[in-house]
Amino acid sequence: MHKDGEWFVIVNPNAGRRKGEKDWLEIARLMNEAGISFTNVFTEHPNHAVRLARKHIEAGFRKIIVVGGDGTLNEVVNGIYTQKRLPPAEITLAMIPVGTGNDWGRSFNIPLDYKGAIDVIARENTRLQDVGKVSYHSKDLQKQRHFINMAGLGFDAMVAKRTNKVKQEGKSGPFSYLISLFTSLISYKATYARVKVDGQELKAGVFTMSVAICRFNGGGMMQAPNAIPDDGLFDVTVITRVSRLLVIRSVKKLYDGSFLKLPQVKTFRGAKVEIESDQPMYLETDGESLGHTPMNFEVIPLGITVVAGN
Ligand SMILES: Nc1ncnc2c1ncn2[C@@H]1O[C@H](COP(=O)(O)OP(=O)(O)OP(=O)(O)O)[C@@H](O)[C@H]1O
Repeated sequence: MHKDGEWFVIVNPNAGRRKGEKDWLEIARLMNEAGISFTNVFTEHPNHAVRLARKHIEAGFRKIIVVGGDGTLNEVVNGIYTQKRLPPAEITLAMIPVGTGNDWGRSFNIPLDYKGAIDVIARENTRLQDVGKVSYHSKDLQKQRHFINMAGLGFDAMVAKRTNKVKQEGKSGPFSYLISLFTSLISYKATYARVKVDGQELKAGVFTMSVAICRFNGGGMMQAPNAIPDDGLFDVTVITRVSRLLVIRSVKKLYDGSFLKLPQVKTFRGAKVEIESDQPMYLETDGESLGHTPMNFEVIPLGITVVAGN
């Protein structure tokens, strides 16, 4: 069965403090008005979007819209990368953001209002972007995950874990990430790590680090201000051992990217990243918490086709 012109829409009812569910009828109405032909399915549990994307691509769809946040987008990318019917870059991925963070969309000018996001989809202006692939450990097993925006380790992963817990309990708000950041600071300790990026090596106490395809995470923080989504390379930002006071004083600099000028911050660019650490360093990809070090990252250049704004 070929469904070349038709979009398959994956709706996460839980995204954006249940905005996915509350706003779906309005979104569907606007899509009909814009002349977009689609079939939709709601996710029923975490990771369901991986299977939904895989199954529907194997059934003939080649265009997917995510109505959700970055976590749902990540699941769909993993569905695209585990289906067997088409090369992943032949599938078109679009987003109507209802999430709380919406960090991927910031790099591609995806409007936050539904009509604006749907107009972007109707124009179907596509771009290829790189995809990240990480191998990590979880309960003595080696696992793999793809990502589209950014991976974070150490402090960043701890903050993501706390934020996700608050979201699951239905208590999240616009400042959830910032609140988790300050509460995590009380208990978090840096870990000695060996980081290799292509031929370059850093051995240091690492407070937090990110391996980035796009620029933003944490709801608008520019953790990789110079990342270019289609250059075939990761931008790696490492913040070495820092005092709690410096972290508090530098939060504003994370939003405008100027934290890169601090002497404790090291940056690298490369296609392969290897990380080992004395204590396990935890991982998040696109905001979803996963396992821990040792870890290897590799770029899949221009591995996915996305619909971008102007
Ligand atoms: N039916 C469901 N019920 C509960 N959780 C779900 C359901 N479907 C998906 N999820 C989970 O919801 C979580 C949050 O999704 P998502 O990240 O898309 O939204 P968000 O957290 O509001 O947005 P953002 O990541 O942009 O801040 C994901 O971990 C996903 O696995």
